[in-house]
Amino acid sequence: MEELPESHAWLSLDDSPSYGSLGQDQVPVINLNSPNVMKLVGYACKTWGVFQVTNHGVPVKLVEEMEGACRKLFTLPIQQKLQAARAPNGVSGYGVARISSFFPKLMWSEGFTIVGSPYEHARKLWPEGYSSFCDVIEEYKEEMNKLAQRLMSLILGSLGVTLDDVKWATLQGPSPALQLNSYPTCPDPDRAMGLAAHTDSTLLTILHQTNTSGLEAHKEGTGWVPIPPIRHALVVNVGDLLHILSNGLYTSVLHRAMVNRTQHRLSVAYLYGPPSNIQISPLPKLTDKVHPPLYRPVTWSEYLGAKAKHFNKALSSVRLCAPLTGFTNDHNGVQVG
Ligand SMILES: O=C(O)CCC(=O)C(=O)O
Ligand SMILES: [Fe+2]
Repeated sequence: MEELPESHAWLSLDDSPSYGSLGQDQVPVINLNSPNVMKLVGYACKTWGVFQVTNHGVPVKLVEEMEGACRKLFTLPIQQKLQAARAPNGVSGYGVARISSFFPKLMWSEGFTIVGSPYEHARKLWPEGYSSFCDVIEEYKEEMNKLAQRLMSLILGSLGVTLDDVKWATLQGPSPALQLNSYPTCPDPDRAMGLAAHTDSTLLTILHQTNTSGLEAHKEGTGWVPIPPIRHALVVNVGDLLHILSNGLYTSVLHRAMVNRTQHRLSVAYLYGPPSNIQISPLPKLTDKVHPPLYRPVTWSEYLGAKAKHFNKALSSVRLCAPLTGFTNDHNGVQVG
């Protein structure tokens, strides 16, 4: 394709993307073997809502296999990928970004969502050879779950809370989701959008990106800041449920993915949330008379329903009251798209 179709043109030619940071304000990179790792994680969650982790313990080979599986899927012919299309009211399968319905323009990307077993959809993509794909997915989810639990215990620790205070944090969650994203090369990347600005409806998201830039985080007072790929590092996003759990102390980060002219970019997001019967509400240890709970209790699926209806205003839809002190960022003022 030589020209960007109007259906995918988000910006006019003279709108230039705004980068707040000229290199000084960088998303933190945290070595998980650092002696003061808990403090570093807490600071990153509070000021950015996103950070990269190194020495995370997930085998490099497995991440490479996951990337290979993802590439194998997205380079299939479109007719074959459509065999595994997401059902109209379904969650799993191949299709456009699920947030597409909130925007007048189409995004320059395709996705594959896996909730529970990937078997049904993988079988449609590769009637004979689905098992190697399924095996990598299962192994990757297991490793991600271990890392997510480790990160949760660091994050809770940084809030002065122990795993004993939050019993569900060590339970096996419901089947967490994997979101595979593909951003093909684009003839006019300055006017296109790979994945529009959003926050994740998770506790945490752990993201692997291929060696191509595109991911950006929004920071209050700074603007959009690129998150450059770092070899063997993973990106960790604070999601909306962690924002609620921390009574607004930790920010769910607004992020987006941009595209480019020459390199096909891929990403794999592990979406981690609480067990399905658990109601998430501000941790009692973090609330008092001066800091009343800012949000009402919600389960993960209830919150996903609010997100599907209100998108970037979902947090305000479960908000109880305005903070008496301080500032809580729930992105109501940020223009998306
Ligand atoms: O592709 C990326 O870097 C971002 C993906 C993302 O934000 C998501 O899947 O929720
Ligand atoms: Fe995301």
